[in-house]
Amino acid sequence: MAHRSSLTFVLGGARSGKSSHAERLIMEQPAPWRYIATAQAYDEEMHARIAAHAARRPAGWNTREAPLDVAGALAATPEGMPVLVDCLTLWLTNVMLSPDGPDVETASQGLAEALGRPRGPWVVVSNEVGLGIVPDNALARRFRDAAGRLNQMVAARADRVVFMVAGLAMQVK
Ligand SMILES: Nc1nc2c(ncn2[C@@H]2O[C@H](COP(=O)(O)OP(=O)(O)OP(=O)(O)O)[C@@H](O)[C@H]2O)c(=O)[nH]1
Repeated sequence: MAHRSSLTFVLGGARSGKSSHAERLIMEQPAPWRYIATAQAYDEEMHARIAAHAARRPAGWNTREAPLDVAGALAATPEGMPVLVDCLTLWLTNVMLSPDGPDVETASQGLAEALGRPRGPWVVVSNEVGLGIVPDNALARRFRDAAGRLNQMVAARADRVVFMVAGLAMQVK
């Protein structure tokens, strides 16, 4: 990776290895590293997943949980600090399901702009969704479309884009 201020966008399907690839990219930089987590644990399985992630991260990471205000968490990060945001699609889910949340398009635009002004080596993870059949419920279709638009906005501003396939990284930008 290298470069002091740059945005690397890591995309992939579920269990494609994107989180660990993104962590490796950040750990090439000197610690401390900031982890901005968007996941919220609603059930036991998610609790276990999050705990496993936290246990896998070595000392040197400090975590901020930001289910909605990722832009705020980025703004609160010191200049030059390596930052990993994992992941945009869970953030989008949180925005879409939040009763008094902001309009999805406006929020996506705002976050893409914040990510487009990196103040250090920043890496952001997102899911590539929609490669399968068209979902039969309206919310899933809205989510799929919003995720595609958000991913395009972030990729346009990223210095590098990596697509993860079966644990392998393909550099697409
Ligand atoms: N709240 C919270 N969430 C975390 C923490 N560490 C990791 N996560 C979340 O865990 C999620 C990723 O976990 P997984 O579902 O196992 O990864 P995946 O994206 O399906 O699989 P890969 O493609 O292999 O990364 C991310 O959305 C993170 O936000 C933490 O300390 N706190």
